[in-house]
Amino acid sequence: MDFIDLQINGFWLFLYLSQVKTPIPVQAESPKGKSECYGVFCLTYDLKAEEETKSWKKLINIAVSGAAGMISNHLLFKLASGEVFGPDQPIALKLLGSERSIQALEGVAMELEDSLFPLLREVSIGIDPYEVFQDAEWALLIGAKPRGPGMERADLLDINGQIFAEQGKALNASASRNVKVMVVGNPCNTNALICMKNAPNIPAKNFHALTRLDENRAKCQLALKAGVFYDQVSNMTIWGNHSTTQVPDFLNARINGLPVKEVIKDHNWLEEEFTEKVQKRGGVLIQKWGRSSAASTAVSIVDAIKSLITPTPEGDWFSSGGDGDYELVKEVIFDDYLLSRIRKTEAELLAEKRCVAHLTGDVSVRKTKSGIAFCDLPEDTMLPGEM
Ligand SMILES: NC(=O)c1ccc[n+]([C@@H]2O[C@H](COP(=O)([O-])OP(=O)(O)OC[C@H]3O[C@@H](n4cnc5c(N)ncnc54)[C@H](O)[C@@H]3O)[C@@H](O)[C@H]2O)c1
Ligand SMILES: O=C(O)C[C@H](O)C(=O)O
Repeated sequence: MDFIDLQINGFWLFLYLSQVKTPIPVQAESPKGKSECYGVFCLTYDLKAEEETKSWKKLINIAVSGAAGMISNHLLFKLASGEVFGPDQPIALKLLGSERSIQALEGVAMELEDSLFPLLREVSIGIDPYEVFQDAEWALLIGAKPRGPGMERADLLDINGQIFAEQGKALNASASRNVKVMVVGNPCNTNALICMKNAPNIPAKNFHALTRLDENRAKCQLALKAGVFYDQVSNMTIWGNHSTTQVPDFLNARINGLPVKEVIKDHNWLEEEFTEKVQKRGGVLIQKWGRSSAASTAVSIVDAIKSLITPTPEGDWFSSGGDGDYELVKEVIFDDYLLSRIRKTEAELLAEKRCVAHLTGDVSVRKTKSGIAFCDLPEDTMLPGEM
């Protein structure tokens, strides 16, 4: 499905929704056996009883953690509208919050109720990942603790690492065997690794760290510099960590089908200004907004999911932090600049990996007396939001 198809689908979606009648509840269940279902979503419906829903696909379960947070506040409504999985795909949302956010989670469920989305068939809320991830076919792991004042990055890695170790175990125990996992909560690459290592029964290729926001940011900056619309920028890769060492690859990217360096002759701008702009975009945005990017992150999660479920346009590719075997692109080129930057971000990722060895079961790494892995992070390592 390409961009134009999506537009057409968007149009059909609008028409389609306008034709769907209120479905008939066949059984107004008490919430027994579904103790976490919410409000109107505790009613069950027979989709096949409605003429309009006969062509719908089988319901899919989508788990979202951090569901009461800023990113989810945009994402959930996109998922429920049909924008992500299509106008014939009914969905069940399984929302995971923290103990502190349970009230807010109810508020989110109320807003979903009031939005009257025809495709949204079930909403359940909870704080136990083992329950919430039951039969999940997608797990969008957004919830994480932000780095507080005076908190060392090693502490952040450990605190969030524990969340993702637990959620990995819960996915392993409860989710569909083919669940696709998208880790967004920072530091997302290392959290994805921890989650994957704690879920040995789920294929490693199903785990992704969200680098799509960086890819979108890089495309935007290249389009701006070249004076073209951003749909003309393709083959954009983000190498390495979602941090200020990330490498937006302008060597392999293309503008109007041509290598970027043939279109943008100012190579110094590419190596210095462009690269830094993308690396630090998240931090600059936080300074302006007073909070980290939420709407554009939600959009990039949608883009990342769509890229995984629809064929990539001929000749193009997309980038996702993961151990993917979807079909790795082979015709990538490297030069000294690109390799030296990739080595730096790789060193940072390997250092993060050593820091969380106690959470991934890696026994080869030195541990402190308290059992925490010895942490030797490079001094300048920072999330995009920490500059
Ligand atoms: N990878 C990326 O490109 C990218 C981009 C932007 C933000 N982020 C990261 O995404 C995360 C969420 O951002 P946000 O703006 O939505 O934050 P937020 O603070 O608005 O929301 C986070 C929510 O997660 C909840 N939470 C905390 N621990 C949890 C747990 N163990 N289980 C379930 N829920 C839990 C919190 O209660 C809160 O409601 C942050 O770590 C942020 O740094 C990543
Ligand atoms: O939350 C952050 O630290 C920033 C975020 O990862 C971003 O890139 O916008």
